Amino acid sequence: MTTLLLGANGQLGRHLRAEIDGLVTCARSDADHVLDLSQVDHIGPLLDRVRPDTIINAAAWTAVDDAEDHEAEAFGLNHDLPAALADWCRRSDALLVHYSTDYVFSGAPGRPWREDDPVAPESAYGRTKLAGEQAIATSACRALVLRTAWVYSALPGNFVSAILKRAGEGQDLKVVADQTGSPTWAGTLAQATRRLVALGDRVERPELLHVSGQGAMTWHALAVRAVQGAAERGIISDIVDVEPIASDAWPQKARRPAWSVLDGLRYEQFTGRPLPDCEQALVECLDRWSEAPC
Ligand SMILES: NC(=O)C1=CN([C@@H]2O[C@H](COP(=O)(O)OP(=O)(O)OC[C@H]3O[C@@H](n4cnc5c(N)ncnc54)[C@H](OP(=O)(O)O)[C@@H]3O)[C@@H](O)[C@H]2O)C=CC1
Ligand SMILES: Cc1cn([C@H]2C[C@H](O)[C@@H](COP(=O)(O)OP(=O)(O)O[C@H]3O[C@@H](C)C(=O)[C@@H](O)[C@H]3O)O2)c(=O)[nH]c1=O
Repeated sequence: MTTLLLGANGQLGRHLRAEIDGLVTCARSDADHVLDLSQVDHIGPLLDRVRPDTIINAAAWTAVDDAEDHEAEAFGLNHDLPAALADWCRRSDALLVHYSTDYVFSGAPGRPWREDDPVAPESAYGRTKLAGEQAIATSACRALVLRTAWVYSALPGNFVSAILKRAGEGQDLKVVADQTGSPTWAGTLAQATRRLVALGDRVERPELLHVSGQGAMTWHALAVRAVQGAAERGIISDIVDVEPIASDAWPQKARRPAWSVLDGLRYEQFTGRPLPDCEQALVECLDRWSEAPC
């Protein structure tokens, strides 16, 4: 059985490599297959050579603000790439595992979003990721589309590691307290992916599943807990102030959802196991902060 991982050097890609043995990797550099995935025409020939039974696509355009000015390039990675993968998987009876985002939702605080709740992305990033989900759904290939949210890890380039870097330099922080979501440790998502791939034979058509930390937090609450937990473990030397602010006080190009909490019940029914609570997962991430995923 051959499992091909695209985006092998990203945050999730690195956690997947630590979690799942024997992956064949594809990335822009340092991989078994080196490819710029914005060149969609090159993907079919690669897949025809590798002939994977399963493709895990962790490659994407993830720069939320930059996507506002580069929607066409973001669309290439977030729609054209999964569309091409889905087309190949349908013709080859292979399984596609793909990731989408809570940023497909918008709306007022309420209950956690279920997979079939109405979507209404507020950002270019959210629109391009939704287009990718829809391309997979219409291809009718065997696919698991995993909507996740607020993914963090000890690796650089995510909210928690950015907050702890600045806290470690002794900077006080201001963080928005009017956006609530489902923080997800990349280790949790990699583990859930391994479990789902093991159940891949059951997947006959595109299935949409929410896979995130369970429970809800604001970005501000996540920052406060991360700073406290990091100080307790000596990851940073001292606690810094984390001031709650409104979204308007943190100007950004893209609008983020005020409420994007994801309901993990369908994942639990599919696998027979609940997803971890988001507070517990943050504790596990901080406990293992110095362990590189791979
Ligand atoms: N991070 C988050 O909070 C969330 C992420 N998701 C989704 O999860 C998935 C994984 O995200 P995450 O690992 O955090 O994101 P990263 O930005 O860490 O990883 C994205 C990967 O895509 C690769 N990539 C981008 N452009 C190209 C290209 N032209 N050719 C080849 N590779 C390319 C990057 O390569 P390189 O390493 O060379 O830059 C990188 O490895 C994505 O689908 C994302 O939309 C969903 C919700 C939340
Ligand atoms: C770093 C920082 C951010 N913020 C705010 C800005 C924003 O509203 C919120 C999140 O910050 P970021 O811009 O780092 O995160 P953002 O890039 O919006 O993260 C998103 O990434 C994509 C890929 C996803 O799919 C989403 O699920 C989500 O994780 O926190 C502060 O208020 N203070 C800060 O110091």
